[in-house]
Amino acid sequence: MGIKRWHLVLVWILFGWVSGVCSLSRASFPVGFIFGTASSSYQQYEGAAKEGGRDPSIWDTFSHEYPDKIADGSNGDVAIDSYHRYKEDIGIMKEMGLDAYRFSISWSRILPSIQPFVTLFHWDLPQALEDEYGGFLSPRIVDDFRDYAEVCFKEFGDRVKHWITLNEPWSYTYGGYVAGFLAPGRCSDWQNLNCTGGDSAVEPYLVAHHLLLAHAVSVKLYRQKYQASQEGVIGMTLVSYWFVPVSNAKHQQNAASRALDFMFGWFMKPITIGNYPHTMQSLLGNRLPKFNKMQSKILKGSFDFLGLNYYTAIYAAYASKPNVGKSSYLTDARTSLSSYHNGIPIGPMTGTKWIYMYPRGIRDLLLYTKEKYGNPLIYITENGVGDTENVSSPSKEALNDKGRIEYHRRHLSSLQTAIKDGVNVKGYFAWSLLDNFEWASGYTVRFGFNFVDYKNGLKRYPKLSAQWLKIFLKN
Ligand SMILES: N=C(Cc1ccccc1)N[C@@H]1O[C@H](CO[C@@H]2OC[C@@H](O)[C@H](O)[C@H]2O)[C@@H](O)[C@H](O)[C@H]1O
Repeated sequence: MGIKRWHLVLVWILFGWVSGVCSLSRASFPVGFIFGTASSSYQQYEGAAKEGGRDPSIWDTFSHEYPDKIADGSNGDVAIDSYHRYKEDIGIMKEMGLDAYRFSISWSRILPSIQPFVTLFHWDLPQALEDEYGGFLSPRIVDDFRDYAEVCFKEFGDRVKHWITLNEPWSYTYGGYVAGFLAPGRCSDWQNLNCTGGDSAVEPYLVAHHLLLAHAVSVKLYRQKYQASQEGVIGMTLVSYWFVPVSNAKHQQNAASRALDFMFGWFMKPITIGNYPHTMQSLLGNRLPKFNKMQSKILKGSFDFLGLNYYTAIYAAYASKPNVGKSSYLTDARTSLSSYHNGIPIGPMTGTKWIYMYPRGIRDLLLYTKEKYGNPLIYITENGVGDTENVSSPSKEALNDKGRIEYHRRHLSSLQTAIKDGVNVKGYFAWSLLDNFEWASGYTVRFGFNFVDYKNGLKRYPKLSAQWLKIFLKN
């Protein structure tokens, strides 16, 4: 595993310092609290992109047809080959002492003792459905998704007890239909974001609507046909920034609240009460699709747990209606978002350009969810940061990821405070076990606790953070 003596000495010094600074460890969390790491099929597994009868997903097409949309022109054809190396990777999880592992099933593939938390849809839509009827732009996706979900419940439900229907529907919608940097890369031409067609004023709301309905009919099916016998639970994973108003002025606080509605409430309100936030209804009018009575009924309370992904916070300020005649999700919330206010960043910069360190945001977002949405059962299903070093080999610098240790330690400390505040959070999954294919950043950004040597047989090397987490989990 390439652990050097200096590694262990450094780790003990580090752990001594850390535990001196704050004795944070597994014992700081309630008995039974689940610690895991997260990944997704296209980013990690599809090393066998064409093996085992897998058909292409929209990410195979997008990365091959628009390599200029990927930082290094790469794709997930090989990824990090966990498809063939899963036993080694599970060994790394056991070595680190992890309790659970969150991964996704590749819809276009259908495809293990560590508790599996399985995501049905982590953005890799079968290309065939995109070609046949525009994927999530069409209501036809709802039944097709339900049928795909049923195959997974039937085949894996005896072993999978935590199902996540969708990963970050906001990101899929925003990246794929507003800003165009995620597959299928659609947005309004006038936004000049080099998109493949689309309409950022209408399509995002249609796609989100169908994502919510696909989720709801799958939860209904699981509860009616499988939950009693398989005794699992099902939910959805949402992502959100924590939005900090640029001042305490009422119109600025309202702007932050609207921003939270347009990112988190867009999905959280429907699965909680069966309808969209009032702010969205009043600002969007008939651009926001409506749920009929039956749809609202099956949406309401359609989760046993909420998966919540938190990475960073952002400043929110009031913005007036744009003077250009054209609408877009980008301006619909009447807010202006920035990581800076008066030239000062919201928190220390990290190795990832959109992630500024703001650990209190995970607590604030959890407290907000507790207060506004009835204190649901929550698992933090992603939290993490990219390496600062832009390195290609497993050098001392590459493995000495002190920034990642600081990021996770501070967020876990903030999470511990949220638990003391009464938030019903029962698990934490770090993003990610291994460096992997980071969507539009390709392999240029590394989020792993373990380094993957892309230039030398995809060999895995534990970073300092892997040692730190192993000690954390042992105490
Ligand atoms: N990336 C996001 C959410 C997001 C979407 C659009 C804009 C900003 C942030 N969410 C999670 O972040 C993880 C880290 O995201 C990376 O962040 C740095 C970017 O440079 C990189 O492209 C992205 O993959 C992804 O690997 C997971 O698949 C995804 O669930």
